[in-house]
Parts: sequence; C-alpha cells; structure tokens
Amino acid sequence: MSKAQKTEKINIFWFRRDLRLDDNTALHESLQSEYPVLPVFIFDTEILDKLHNKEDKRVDYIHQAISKMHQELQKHKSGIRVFHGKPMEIFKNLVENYDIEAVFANKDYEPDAIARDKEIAAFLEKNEISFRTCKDQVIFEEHEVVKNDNTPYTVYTPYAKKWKEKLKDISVQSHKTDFKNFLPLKPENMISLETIGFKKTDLDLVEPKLEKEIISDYGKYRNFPGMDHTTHLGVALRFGTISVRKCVQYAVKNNETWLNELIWREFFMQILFHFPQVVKHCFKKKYENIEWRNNEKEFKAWCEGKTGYPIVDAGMKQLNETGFMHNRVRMITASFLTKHLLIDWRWGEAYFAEKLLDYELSSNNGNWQWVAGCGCDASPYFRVFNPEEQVKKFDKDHKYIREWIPEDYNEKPIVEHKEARERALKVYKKAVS
Ligand SMILES: Cc1cc2nc3c(=O)[nH]c(=O)nc-3n(C[C@H](O)[C@H](O)[C@H](O)COP(=O)(O)OP(=O)(O)OC[C@H]3O[C@@H](n4cnc5c(N)ncnc54)[C@H](O)[C@@H]3O)c2cc1C
Repeated sequence: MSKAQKTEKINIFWFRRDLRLDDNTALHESLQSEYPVLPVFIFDTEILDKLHNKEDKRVDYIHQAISKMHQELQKHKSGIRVFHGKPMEIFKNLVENYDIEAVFANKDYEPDAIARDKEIAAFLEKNEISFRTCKDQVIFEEHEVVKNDNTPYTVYTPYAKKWKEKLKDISVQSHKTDFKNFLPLKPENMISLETIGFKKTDLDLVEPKLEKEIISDYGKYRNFPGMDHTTHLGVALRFGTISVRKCVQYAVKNNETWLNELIWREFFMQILFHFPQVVKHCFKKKYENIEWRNNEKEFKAWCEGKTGYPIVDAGMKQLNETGFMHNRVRMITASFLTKHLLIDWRWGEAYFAEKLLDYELSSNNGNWQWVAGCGCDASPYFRVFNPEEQVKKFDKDHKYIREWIPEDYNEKPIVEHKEARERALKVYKKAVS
C-alpha cells in the first residue's frame, strides 16, 4: 500500500464467509455506491493460529475460492487484496493508506465474529468511516423468526412452520453483480498458502451445483450412506461459495424435505445467537450432571475407527480420509461416543470441528447436543442407537461399510451393546432425575 492511493475516495468490500462474486448482498450494495470498490480478504491469524494441522483442507478451500475470484476480477482490471494478520491491524493500515468512505461486509452471527465486528465498527466510526453490514448468510436472521411474544424458538417444528409462513411474505431475490465499479488495480499475485504457514492439500474446489437428480429424490434416499445421495453443499454454504437464496429458491420448487434441512441450519444459527452459552455448556442444565467416563483409550479408538463396530469405524474412516461423513453416520458415531462410551459430547464435537470440511459451529454444536440428549430440541436420552440395527436398516448390503473399512478388518468390539446401553441409561437417568 502506498500513500498515493489516498487521493481517491473508495469503498472497501470485506469478504468473509461469502466467497462468491455472484448474488452477494453486501458486495452488490457496495458496487451500487458512487465510489469504486476495493475487495479485500484477511487470513485472520487469530483463527489460523488455532489450527494445528497445517494441511487443513478448509484453509486450502478458502485459498482456492479467493484465487478463483481474484483471477475473475483481474479480467475486469481489478482483483482482491489478500492480507494475513489480525483484522484490526489490517484495517489500521487500510485506513492509513486509503481514503475510505465505507466498509461493506455481510453479517456474521457467531459469537467471536460478532465481537470482532463490534471492535472493527468502533474503530472505523472513530475514523468517520461507516461499517455497513447486510444479511446474506441466511434467509431469516435471529429476530425475524420468533414466537408471538418475541422470544426465540427452541423447538424446531414450530420454528420451521413460522419460517415457512414468513417465506410466503417475502420474495427471495438474487443480486446481479455489476463489474463496472471495482477499483482498478495493478496485477498482483495472491499470497501463497505457504506464506500464511499452510500447505497445499489434495482438495480440488469444485463449483458448487444444485443437482436435480440428488435433490428430487433426496427424501427417498438421503438416509442410506452407501447411496451417497445428499448434496455435499455443506462446505459451500459454510464458506458462501453458493448463495443460500439460490438453494432456498431451488428447494421451494423441488423438494420440501431438503428445504427442511436448510431450515435446520438456520434454526441452530439462531439458537447459537440467542444462547451463546451452548458453546461450552449443555442447553439443558441438568445434563451437566452426567458422570462421563471419558476413557482416553476408548476415545482414541473411536477417533481412529477402531471400536469394533463396522458402521462406526467406517464413518470415522470417511471423516478422517475425506473431511466428510454422511449425516446418518454422524448420528450413529456421535451416539456411540456419548452413550456407548459415555464420553463427553464436547470431546466428539471438538474432534468433528477439527476434521469436518463443512464444520459450522452452530450446526456441529446443535447436532452434538441433539444426539447427546442435552440440546434444545434433543432426541430423548433413552434413545440409544443400536449400531447393528442401524446397519440392517440403512446399509443392509454393507455398501458403505465395505467402502471405508479394509477387507482384513477384524477389530473386536470395545464394548458390548446391551451392557453399554444399560450403563448409559443408568448414568443419564441419575443425572437428569
Ligand atoms: C454430530 C453431528 C455433527 C454435525 N456437524 C455439522 C457441521 O459441523 N456442519 C454442518 O453443516 N452440518 C453438520 N451436521 C449436520 C449434517 O450432518 C450435515 O449438514 C450434512 O451431513 C452435510 O451434508 P450435505 O451437505 O450433503 O447435506 P444435505 O443433506 O444435502 O443438506 C443440505 C444442507 O442443509 C444443512 N443441513 C442438513 N442437515 C442439517 C442438520 N441436521 N443441521 C443443520 N444443518 C443441516 C447443511 O447446510 C447441508 O449442507 C452435523 C450432524 C451431526 C449428527
């Protein structure tokens, strides 16, 4: 950055978890204004420093998504200026070097992001720069779908009902990007993964697509992991490489079951917003009394896919090898950890957070608490998945199991189902009664 840039007034658009050029609300807003727009992205050291695995596919995903947009913008004689550091330091620098009218960004609803944005907004305000945020990541924000007395819903079904009623009152519109108002920039290479302390992985970013064959029959086949009949759009929704408005428009026309899943996503987002204590604690307080066994050897066996229960082990292998696990198997593995092994759901949640490509704090936390029985609208604690019965129902030809566990697999079960189930029921009952 050079002082010479101060001569022209500009706007800044700050990419965060909205890594796309099309149908991007705040980007669209910024481009409507009278000043040219400088797009920026910050590899935030406060987030990256916490990642121990330096071959993290998510960092690679973000890097590839930004590179693609940077190349696209270079065709329009602009680009993205990508920084590595603490957002506050980066903004101090930007303010010193540019005459900025406003900073535009899409709203982020996670507790850490809210705190970061508050700090940045205060700093910008001091410098007479406005910080304009837009709704983009969701159809309805935390205060838009609430009970008649304005309190948040904590049960999914009435929340979803109200959500769908409200949807009828609005038109979900997509925004077209006008490439004319980007700030002209000299061609510049983007910062490399190595410079920010990470390595290239085997991940190849594929353009997220709404696939008709998958979504039309979603309700019929989504529960069978061997059929792999879900969209795999979780990561695209997480990093915003697809617009949620496009997904919802498509779901409304093509499949209500799939729409319901998108509503679960917003349900858990608003739970996290209204009850941020769930990050560390059970939504239902009584469940803090559970006397977890927390056996470290058994936890390791679970993580490595060596529990002796083929469906659990197949799921953990899929997760470890690809960063994805089918939803049905996420439920089975999570139930096995919390009920059969009586290991604190927070251990499992943290392991998934490290490995899942589509890791989303609100969904991961909400679903772990759902399985463990301690969440807002949770499965009752006495519902203990029987892994063998789950195989009979959902993978009866062992297609999924065969895909993920080796032929010479002969792990001995680390616990016996009936005994483990009874032990779990006893411990849970003691805690909650
Ligand atoms: C223990 C556990 C942990 C989970 N952790 C995460 C997580 O970190 N991030 C995450 O996005 N989902 C999580 N889920 C929910 C669900 O498993 C994934 O969203 C889904 O498997 C992703 O696959 P897909 O993209 O093919 O989804 P699809 O089945 O095609 O669904 C479309 C989208 O709807 C949303 N969605 C679907 N199911 C759920 C759900 N139960 N809760 C919230 N949103 C949902 C996701 O954004 C998903 O991409 C978790 C589920 C469990 C049981």
